Amino acid sequence: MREAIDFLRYYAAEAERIMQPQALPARPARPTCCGCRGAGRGPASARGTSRWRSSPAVVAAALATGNTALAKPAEQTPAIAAAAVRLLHEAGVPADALQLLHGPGETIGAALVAEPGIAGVVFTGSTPVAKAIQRALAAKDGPIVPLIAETGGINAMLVDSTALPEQVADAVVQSAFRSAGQRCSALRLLCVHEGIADGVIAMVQGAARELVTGDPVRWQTDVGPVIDGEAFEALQRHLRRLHAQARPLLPAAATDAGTRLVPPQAFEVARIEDVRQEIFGPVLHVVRWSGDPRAAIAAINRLGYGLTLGLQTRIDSRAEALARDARIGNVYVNRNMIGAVVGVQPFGGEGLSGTGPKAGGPHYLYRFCGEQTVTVNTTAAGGNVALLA
Ligand SMILES: NC(=O)c1ccc[n+]([C@@H]2O[C@H](COP(=O)([O-])OP(=O)(O)OC[C@H]3O[C@@H](n4cnc5c(N)ncnc54)[C@H](O)[C@@H]3O)[C@@H](O)[C@H]2O)c1
Ligand SMILES: N[C@@H](CCC=O)C(=O)O
Repeated sequence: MREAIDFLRYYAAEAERIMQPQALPARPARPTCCGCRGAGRGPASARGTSRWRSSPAVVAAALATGNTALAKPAEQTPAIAAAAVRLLHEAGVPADALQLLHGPGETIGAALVAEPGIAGVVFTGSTPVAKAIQRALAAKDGPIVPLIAETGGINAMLVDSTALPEQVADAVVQSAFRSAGQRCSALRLLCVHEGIADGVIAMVQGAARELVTGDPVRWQTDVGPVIDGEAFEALQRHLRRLHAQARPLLPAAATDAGTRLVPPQAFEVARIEDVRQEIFGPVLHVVRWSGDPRAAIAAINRLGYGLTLGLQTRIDSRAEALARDARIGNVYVNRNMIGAVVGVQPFGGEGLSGTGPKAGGPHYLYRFCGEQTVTVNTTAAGGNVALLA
């Protein structure tokens, strides 16, 4: 809720800032003028999971820049989306400037994307669906429609031998298991230097065992259920595969589909390359590394995703060099790697993780705008140009 309010306030202020016409230096005398205006009808917000990200954020960005918006929330969270849109209408957003459409992505979402009048699409969800939308837009006749895709990641944390193990364990448990791992930013791959690996793994195991998995209405609960039966079944399939291929580091999860509870799980794998896809739940892969940390970052880059990265080191120059090498949108040093704050940690990835621009950052709203440059030939009127200066 706080994040949703932050987004509304931030984009309202940003729209005021960026949508002012700017005079640019020009010859002979009268400046060229450049300004932004809303791109038009849409964007359609084919929202993905509302498990964490606040749906009103995208809608606010579209409306603040003078667009109308059609919002399609995730199938799993229709009520919160309806409540958010109701609040926006009550606050004065005209009904015909913002409409909510519920329904499956394959029908309603796909139809929205294919709609001829849509000026832009903002999508939050998985990489494969983002690719499908990109292909659908490319196949459409008419104007070239921009896409903002905010997708997932195989988010890694690189821990060197100077790191503080207690701090690492705390950051790992928060980043991998809070929100039951259902954040795009969540830690999926812990890369720990072999010199301290045994100690760090033991500490993470101890801390993870203390987490209480259960009903979120109970204050003791640390890890709630996953969002639906489909997500639960997909996680069970991943866990069966990991039990066959990797070394389990935590007690096996119960498989009661009724509760949809998946306690924290961790598996040791041999190589960074062994982790091939995002698992959207409380499942951590652990790998030991040695040698040049820049080689480890290069291997992480080769996974193709680029959303979040954690670095744990007490060598500042190393943290700076590794952050520079990483082709990753959000880098966190010696802390957890979730919970980006609007206006403070603009959020979003590159590569398979998204198209940019970064949500909650100073460049986001430009993507919702058409920019127009007006150049006037002042000599056409005749007279002395110098007098117009
Ligand atoms: N980068 C971010 O900011 C961010 C934030 C939250 C979640 N995510 C990512 O979202 C994913 C989990 O969410 P999910 O399971 O809801 O993702 P998903 O891709 O399965 O679904 C996302 C949305 O796409 C719609 N959809 C499905 N097919 C469509 C089509 N052909 N055309 C148009 N819309 C279609 C669905 O109805 C849903 O609303 C994870 O990969 C996670 O990392 C990213
Ligand atoms: N911006 C959020 C994640 C959004 C995706 O689920 C974070 O930084 O944790």
